[in-house]
Amino acid sequence: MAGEAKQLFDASEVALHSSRKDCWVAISGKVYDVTKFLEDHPGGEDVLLHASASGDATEAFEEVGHSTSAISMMDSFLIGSIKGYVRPSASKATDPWGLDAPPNSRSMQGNEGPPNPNTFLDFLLPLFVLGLAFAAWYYLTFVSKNY
Ligand code: HEM
Repeated sequence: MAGEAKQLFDASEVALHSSRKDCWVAISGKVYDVTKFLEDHPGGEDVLLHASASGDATEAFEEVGHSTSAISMMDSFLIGSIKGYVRPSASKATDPWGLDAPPNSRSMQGNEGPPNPNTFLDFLLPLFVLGLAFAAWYYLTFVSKNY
């Protein structure tokens, strides 16, 4: 790929390059050939291989909260773009959990099932524990003292 002009790829094409010898990742509609970066990636090569196989690494990449220096490195791996990519941010504002997303949306492309089923639980569990702690505090402070 090196030296070639930037190309347009089908979304499904990226997941076909998810081995240690040939690894592409798709982030925000851009395609990066990270084969040579696998060993040097501070997050490890397995996460990149996983992100590559999932077809769209945008969410995984953003969840990590990469530094600006990481983001500026990306240009050197850029090989092209995804055909007809539409950034799904507009629908995210009204539908944060992506429940209304059509099956061909970004999160499902080349993917079996939703990308991270744990995200919602990860958010709900601490809230639940906090609520429980508050209820216990309320009971001990106000209710049990009345007897
Ligand atoms: C071209 C794409 C990528 C580049 C250039 C890149 C670069 C980097 C760099 C420089 C770091 C060090 C920390 C920082 O500066 O933010 C890092 C950490 C990390 N990256 Fe990436 N990364 C890429 C894609 C991905 C993808 C697709 C994932 C998928 C999950 C990922 C997961 C991680 C993780 C888990 C860490 C470790 C964070 C930590 O230990 O704090 N990266 N990456």
